[in-house]
Amino acid sequence: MAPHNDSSPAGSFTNGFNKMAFQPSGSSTLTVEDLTAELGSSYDSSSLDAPISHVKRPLIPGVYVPTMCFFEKETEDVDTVTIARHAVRLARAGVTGLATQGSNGEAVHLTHSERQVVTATTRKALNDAGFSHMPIIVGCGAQSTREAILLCRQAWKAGGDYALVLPPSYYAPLFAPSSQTILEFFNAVADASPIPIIIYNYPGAVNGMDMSSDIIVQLAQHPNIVGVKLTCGNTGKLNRVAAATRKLAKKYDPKNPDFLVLAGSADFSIQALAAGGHGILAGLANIAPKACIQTIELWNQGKHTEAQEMQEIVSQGDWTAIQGGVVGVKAGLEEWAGYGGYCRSPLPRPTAEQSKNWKDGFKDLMMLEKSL
Ligand SMILES: N[C@@H](CC=O)C(=O)O
Repeated sequence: MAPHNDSSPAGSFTNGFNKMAFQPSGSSTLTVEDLTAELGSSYDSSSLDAPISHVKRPLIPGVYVPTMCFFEKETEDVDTVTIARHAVRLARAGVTGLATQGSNGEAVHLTHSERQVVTATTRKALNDAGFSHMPIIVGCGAQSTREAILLCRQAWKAGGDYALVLPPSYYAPLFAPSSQTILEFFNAVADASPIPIIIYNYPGAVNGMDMSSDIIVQLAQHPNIVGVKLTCGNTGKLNRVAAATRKLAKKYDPKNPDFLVLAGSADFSIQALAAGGHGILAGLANIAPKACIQTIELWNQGKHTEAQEMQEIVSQGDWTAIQGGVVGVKAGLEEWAGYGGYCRSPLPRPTAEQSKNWKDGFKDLMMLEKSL
């Protein structure tokens, strides 16, 4: 792979309060050896021969999909062909952006090099299919400040536009979710990251740590922190963050807000919009992107009754996704779309009965999806 053709990421983003002026520290060059080091012969680097170009891809309101990661059924090697096809399928369905290595992307099962392969594969697939404008958010949460910064840099090198960062959680009993430690963690990562940060508040994934609206609003004032994904489902918090960050903006533009507030699950899409949010970053859109988009569009067009009816189907489908987690969503994708495969070990392969139950759980949603 040739080095990417933008040697300095500074100022490569457009969102935020004075965010254009922000100068992150550090960058270096990605080589094909970086990508293949941990993959050996299982990774065909020739598919990523094109240089990765860094252009401005604004973070605008809409539907963002934390994409699943796919693996070969026999070997559990990263399946780049399916990763690329899935990305293009979602783009063609009309989503606003993708997120690699979110919770649905099994980031915790991937080596650093594999993460870069997944992001670079997604970037290349989007570019090749005519979606070079579409931003890619990359999950970069880690237990140490140092590793989170490294992941942000690697994400940028692999073609990522934004970094989705969970708070560190292993030592959570030693500090509160709104403590100085968490504040310093996010500020340090944001100071050093070549790409802007989106805060990921998902208490279920981080030892129960639930960041308050106060700390999120405080962090939102960092020039390199440009959004939040609230999987906590707390629409009151979402409302407070949306209102405060709107007021902080020098000139609020609803089509290109300085700070993007996203529901972290599709089951509260219109609730989030009613509370001043800008869209969703939600795993259910892997399986039903059009239904997720249409629900939001109906609401934005003022068709609130129709939006509410569609939301009910989406919320019911999301209940299956929430209960089955990444195993259930993958099984649903396999049953309804004919691809998906299995998660990496030690996550279990579903039994025939589980697959049938999850297929049934997604039925109304998939009927809706296929009608759109
Ligand atoms: N329910 C969430 C899980 C992670 O945030 C989602 O839909 O993405």
